Amino acid sequence: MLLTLASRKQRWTSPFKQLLLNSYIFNHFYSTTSNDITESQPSQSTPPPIQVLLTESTGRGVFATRKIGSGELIHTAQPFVCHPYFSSLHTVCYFCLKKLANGDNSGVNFCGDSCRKQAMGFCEVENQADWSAFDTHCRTRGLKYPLLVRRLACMVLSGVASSNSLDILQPAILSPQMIALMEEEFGLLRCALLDADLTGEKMAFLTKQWYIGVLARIRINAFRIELVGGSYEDLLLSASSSVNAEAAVGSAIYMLPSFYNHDCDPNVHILWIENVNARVKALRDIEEGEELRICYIDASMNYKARQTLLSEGFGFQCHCLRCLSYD
Ligand SMILES: C[S@@+](CC[C@H](N)C(=O)[O-])C[C@H]1O[C@@H](n2cnc3c(N)ncnc32)[C@H](O)[C@@H]1O
Repeated sequence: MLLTLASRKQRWTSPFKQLLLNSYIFNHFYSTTSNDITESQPSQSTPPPIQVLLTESTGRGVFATRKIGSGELIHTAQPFVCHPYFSSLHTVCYFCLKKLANGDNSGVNFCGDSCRKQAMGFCEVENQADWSAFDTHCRTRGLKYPLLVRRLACMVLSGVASSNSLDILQPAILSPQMIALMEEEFGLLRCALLDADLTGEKMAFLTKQWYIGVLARIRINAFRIELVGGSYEDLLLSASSSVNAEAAVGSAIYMLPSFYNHDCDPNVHILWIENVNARVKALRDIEEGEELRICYIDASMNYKARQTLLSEGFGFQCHCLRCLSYD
């Protein structure tokens, strides 16, 4: 099976569907929690100054609905699904990826009761199964994204997410070799759940096609979470896209941030201060109607390295102004 974009793109073209898309995204995925962000937070009563529209050549994109000032916090976003990397499993909160002062090496940890409670649904399902074969498979191959699929599967089984939640996101085009590797992971995931007596109607969604479709979306839309720490005000003062982030602690999928297209000289940047909750900030003045773009990769790389990474990782050739001048 080869997942193609062409058929999906037809579903995105109607203006009516765009309107529905915006209201769907803003109603479901633009939010902050009460214990999340306290400083410089955009008003919760007004929607963020952006809308998702169809671009001429890069699918959907995010556009400013008014002038946005340099350094402005455009919106915040909570992940739909996230997971720590194996290397951070005992040092960050299993739910929000916040660094822990005292991690416990014998199991997963939470930064507080709120996170423990919110994780209860998927943890109850996860704890029923023996994940040693699945984990060994992923660890030895350095695979991170299957952990996100497993968490989503456990969220669906516990009733806190629907199996088609990620369908709205653009999928990667997969080669037969990639699909063959995914089939092996899928087998291990399904076996772990079946061996834990999770069977019947509620497991019906967990097909090979579901697994591959979710992973195809995760490949293009997952964010690598690097916590910068420090104060948000300090970061706002520097309108720079390069911040001193510590090593990545995990990965996450967001809805609204997934609609931002790429530019090697971006006007918008996404930051993580103390946990997986993201802040989207303007790097310079942005005019009404201008497209907001982030940089998917390390912007300090040279032209050739950027093109290779974008082509192999995201499946496109970058024609941004910086690339057009071979900078
Ligand atoms: C995270 S999605 C961005 C939103 C996407 N345009 C959509 O309609 O859902 C990433 C995908 O968008 C497209 N894209 C993003 N930036 C692009 C660019 N500068 N040039 C060409 N395609 C781009 C590529 O297909 C890429 O794999």
